[in-house]
Amino acid sequence: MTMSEQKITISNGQLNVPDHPVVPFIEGDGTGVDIWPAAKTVFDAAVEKAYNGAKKIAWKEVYAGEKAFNKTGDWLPQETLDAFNEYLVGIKGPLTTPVGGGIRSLNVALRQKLDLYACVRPVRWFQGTPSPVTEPGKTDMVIFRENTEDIYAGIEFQEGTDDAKQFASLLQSNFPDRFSKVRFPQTAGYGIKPVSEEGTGRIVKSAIDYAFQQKRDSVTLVHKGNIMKFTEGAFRDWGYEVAQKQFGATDYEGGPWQIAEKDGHKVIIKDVIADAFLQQILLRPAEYSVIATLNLNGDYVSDALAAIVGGIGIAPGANINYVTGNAIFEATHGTAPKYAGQDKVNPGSVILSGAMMFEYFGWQEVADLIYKGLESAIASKKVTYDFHRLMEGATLLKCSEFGDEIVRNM
Ligand SMILES: NC(=O)C1=CN([C@@H]2O[C@H](COP(=O)(O)OP(=O)(O)OC[C@H]3O[C@@H](n4cnc5c(N)ncnc54)[C@H](OP(=O)(O)O)[C@@H]3O)[C@@H](O)[C@H]2O)C=CC1
Ligand SMILES: O=C(O)CCC(=O)C(=O)O
Ligand SMILES: [Mg+2]
Repeated sequence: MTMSEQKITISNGQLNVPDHPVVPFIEGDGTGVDIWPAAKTVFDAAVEKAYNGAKKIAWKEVYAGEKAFNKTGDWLPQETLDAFNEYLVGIKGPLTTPVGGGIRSLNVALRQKLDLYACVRPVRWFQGTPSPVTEPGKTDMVIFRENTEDIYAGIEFQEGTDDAKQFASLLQSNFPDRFSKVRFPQTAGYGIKPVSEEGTGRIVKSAIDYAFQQKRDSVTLVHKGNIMKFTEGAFRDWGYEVAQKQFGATDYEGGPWQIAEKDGHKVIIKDVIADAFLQQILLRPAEYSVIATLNLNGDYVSDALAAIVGGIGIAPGANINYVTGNAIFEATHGTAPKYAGQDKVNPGSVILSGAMMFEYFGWQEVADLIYKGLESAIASKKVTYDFHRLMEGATLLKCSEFGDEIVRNM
């Protein structure tokens, strides 16, 4: 770290961002090699344009995934976790998770190890973006996905192993009635879904805080509580309790919906069952604004909503702990391996994740330049393959060229 490069810190809940903050980044597997350089070009150009050299990011590469494994033999080196702790805020490209066996998700591990409990994914439509629905502008939601619990905790027992047998016999001897409901106990794999009052409380609080800060009119708790009563159902009940106890909410139209008011702004807290929600986001999206939901629902809902406003090529996100200030910004999509190294995919998701990071810093000017550049590039129909295949008369750009086009339009 040179003299002028400094660490981001937090005091009394307030982030202190110096003019030359050190920001750790993970390039990412697969298309990470394409989207990260394009995004970095946009970030540096936007900061330079906004502050004329008075502010500048000191990027610090840290390793995870294949690049880390090839260098160190470790998929997620302790050094990387230490850097995110030390410098507080970072950004990452996607990391591969094999299906069925092999390593568990490094993306999930980063969120859990750093306790980045809020996965925040805004979903809005940019003018001119191709969409499968007739009025994509009606979709304007921000997902608050619980990021540390649920089936994602990774407590699983593989079919046929001694562990699975031991777990099944533990269930059988302690909870015979419930065990008798397992249809094929000898050939089943088992998974555990922890959902706590604390975990629910902090994500729902973050969502309601956000709704008040951003003058949003509702927070919807999305759950499957009719079937999973003591996990997803409890999420709904604890969510309403948070609204009542922490925000002074009262029954709305006889309950269970709640209404809270602060400084003259009203927020309705409501709930919907997850399957019904997935049809309503297509039919009545304008009725939803801030969404608070569990980990797995949030994963599904993120990609479904992203598709409505143009696809996961422009779906940004952040993983945040609002208490420690720790945050890692990342795209909603994955490594898209079939396109890796082709300079082809849309770098928009990681670029917009960066814009969210600059907003988190309080560098709104930088974020605004990025939004302007991206919107103008799309409006002039100079786009990557994902938009190009859905747009009439568009010019096809490579990943890097789309980044350059954003810079030209800032
Ligand atoms: N946070 C993370 O790091 C995440 C990691 N993953 C991991 O990524 C790997 C691949 O997962 P997969 O299920 O294929 O999902 P991906 O999100 O990687 O890709 C699915 C499809 O989405 C489209 N897509 C993805 N990225 C872009 C982009 N930048 N621009 C335009 N379109 C894009 C492509 O659609 P099309 O084929 O139509 O062109 C692609 O085939 C897995 O190992 C998974 O675990 C997944 C999600 C998040
Ligand atoms: O970690 C992974 O590989 C997938 C995670 C994911 O799909 C997500 O966070 O949206
Ligand atoms: Mg996902």
